[in-house]
Amino acid sequence: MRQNLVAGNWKMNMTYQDGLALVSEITNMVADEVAAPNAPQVVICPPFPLLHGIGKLLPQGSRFHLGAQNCHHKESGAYTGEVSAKLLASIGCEYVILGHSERRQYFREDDELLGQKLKAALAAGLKPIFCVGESLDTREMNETFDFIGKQLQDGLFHLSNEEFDQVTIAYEPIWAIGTGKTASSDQAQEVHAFIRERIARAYDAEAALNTTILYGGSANAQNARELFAKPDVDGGLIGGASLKSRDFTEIIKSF
Ligand SMILES: O=C(CO)COP(=O)(O)O
Repeated sequence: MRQNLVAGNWKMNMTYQDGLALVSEITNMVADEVAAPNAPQVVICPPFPLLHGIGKLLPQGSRFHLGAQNCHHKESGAYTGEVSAKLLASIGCEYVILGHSERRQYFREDDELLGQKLKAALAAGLKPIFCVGESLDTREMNETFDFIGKQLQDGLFHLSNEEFDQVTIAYEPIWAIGTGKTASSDQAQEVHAFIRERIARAYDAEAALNTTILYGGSANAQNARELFAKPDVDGGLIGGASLKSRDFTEIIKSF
C-alpha cells in the first residue's frame, strides 16, 4: 500500500542509553502534534541490540514502527554472529532495510544474495525497504537510468506480485549519502518517476501506483518539504538527520 513514510536509518551509531533517550524524545515531540491527514508512518531502524528496547517504547498501534538494518538470508542455523528475519519478526520488527549501498559496497552484497535476503524477510512477514542508487561516476556518464533499471530488474523484479506488494523502494544516490550534497527535488522526482514506470512495466500500473518510494541522501529538516512535495516522492530514508530528535521530528512534519 502506498503511504507517506519516513524511516530513520541510524546505521552504526548510538549507545543503548542514547538510543532509548532519542526515541523517547521523538515520540514525545511527535505525539504533541495533532496528526495531519497526510502524516507519515515512521520507521525507526536502530542497530540490532537496540531493537527490542526501542520496540517497547513505541506506542502500540501508533504510526511508529520498528525496522532492522539487515537480516541473514537463511531461516536459522550455524551462522555465527548473524541475525535471522524470523528472530527480528518475533521481537516486533515490521521492516528491514535491504540493498543499502553501504552493504553492497562494504559487505559485497550482490543481487543474488539480496534476492535470498528478500525472500527470507518476506517469509518471516517483514516488509523490505529495498535501496537502489547510482554512484557519482555513473551519474556523470549519464548511465543513471540504465544502472537503476538493472538494479530493479536483477534485484527486485523476480518477486511475485504478492511479494512485491510488501516492498518499499528507497532511491539513495550514493553521491548524496552522508555528503551534505542532496539530490535536487527535480533529480529525485525524475528517478522516482522512472522507478514507477519500470514497476508498471514489470508488474502493472496498479502496482506502480501503489508502491511507496522514498528518497535518501542528505535529506534534512531544510530540504524535506520540497522533496516530499514532488508527486512521486512518498517520504524519506534518513541517515544523519534521524539521530537528532528536533531534525527528525521536523522531517516527519514536512508533508
Ligand atoms: O544512507 C542513508 C539512509 O539510509 C542516507 O544517509 P544520510 O541522510 O546521512 O545522507
